[in-house]
Amino acid sequence: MTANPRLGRGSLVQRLTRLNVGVLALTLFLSFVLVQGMAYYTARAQQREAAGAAATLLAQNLAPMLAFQDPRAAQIQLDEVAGRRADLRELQLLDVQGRSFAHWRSRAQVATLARLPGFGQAFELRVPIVLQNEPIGALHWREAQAGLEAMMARIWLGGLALLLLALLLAALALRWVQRRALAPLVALAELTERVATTQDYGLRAAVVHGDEVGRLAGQVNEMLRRIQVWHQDLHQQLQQQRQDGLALRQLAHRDHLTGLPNRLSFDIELERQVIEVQHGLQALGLLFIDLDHFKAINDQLGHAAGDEVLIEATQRLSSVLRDQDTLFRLGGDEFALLVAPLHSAATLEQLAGRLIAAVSAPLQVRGQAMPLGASIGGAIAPQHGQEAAALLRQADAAMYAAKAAGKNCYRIATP
Ligand SMILES: Nc1nc2c(ncn2[C@@H]2O[C@H](COP(=O)(O)OP(=O)(O)OP(=O)(O)O)[C@@H](O)[C@H]2O)c(=O)[nH]1
Repeated sequence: MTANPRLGRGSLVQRLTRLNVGVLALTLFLSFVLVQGMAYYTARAQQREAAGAAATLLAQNLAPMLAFQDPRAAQIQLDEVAGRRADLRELQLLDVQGRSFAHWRSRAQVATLARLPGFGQAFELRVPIVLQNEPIGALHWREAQAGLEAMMARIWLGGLALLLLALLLAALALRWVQRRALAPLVALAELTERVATTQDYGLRAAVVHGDEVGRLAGQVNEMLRRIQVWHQDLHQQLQQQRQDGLALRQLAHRDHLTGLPNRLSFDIELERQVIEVQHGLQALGLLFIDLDHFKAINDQLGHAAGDEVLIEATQRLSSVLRDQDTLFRLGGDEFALLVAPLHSAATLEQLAGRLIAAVSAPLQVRGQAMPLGASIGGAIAPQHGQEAAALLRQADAAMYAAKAAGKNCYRIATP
């Protein structure tokens, strides 16, 4: 792992730096080789030219000695020239028949460099010796390029060292330049990563310059702004839908006139409570409440007055409820009460008595005294049934028994 992930091996800065340094290295190396090659061939041509001129001069000087058959003087002349040219390897003066007249050969050790491949090269010259337009012999000249090769080797080594140093400095400079140049792009990449992980669409990129990266940052900001708006809209819509769903559920489960849980809620709750009874967790009491003489109110005072009485009856019934009692309006003038847990049958009977007393208290509807009462039928689970339907039947029958007994009273089902 690298200390700074932005400059890791896969980072754009690293890759661009490597690419630039590679191109730079190739360019510098090729230029270096080209310059070195040109310098080598120029120096070699100069050496050969100088050797040619020296050989011609020596041949002119040797002509009289050859003509007068003076090998000693010729040898002295060869030795003297050889002493002046370090790279000379062999000088040989030949007479017109090709016999050796004077000869000099270098005794210098072969240099280490000359043993390397491509090094140790030598060239040969043959200069005819002419006297009064008559060939009288020839000078054979063999010269090495040791000085030139040593100089080229030094230049190569020094040059390569300088090249490496230049490349190192260039790499550092390029890295710094690219870090600066790519900083907005790196910041942009970091921003998008942060948006992806935090889902914070309120984040914005800094637009430093008006170049391509600056324009890209501007576009990213615009996209983020739109996503933020969409996100907020979506959030609001979801919230609205959740509220609508809650309201709908409320509507579906509540009686709109009295605000009590309706028949649907009653069915669900009864099923739930009955299951607890079946598991032996509790006893359940059910009271079926039907108002007495309610139709007369409707008929005499109108439907709206009937509604008011239904609300009043709800309040009266609710006033005697305890925490474990839940009142439902089943429809019309029918109510139901679930008592869970139910501790005894006596409790259910007491509750039925209190409900009747509350409902049948004197009632004034629009200034007119109206009779109101309630007939209640009770059933207990598990004694009177362990299924919802059975329990309902029992309570219903008990309620009709109360009606039959003269109304405004309660009856509890018999097992
Ligand atoms: N105002 C009003 N009346 C309703 C509503 N729903 C049903 N009713 C009426 O309530 C009356 C109920 O009828 P019953 O229970 O037979 O009348 P009752 O006079 O109470 O008869 P008993 O139960 O025998 O005493 C009917 O006239 C229905 O039209 C309602 O939401 N509002």
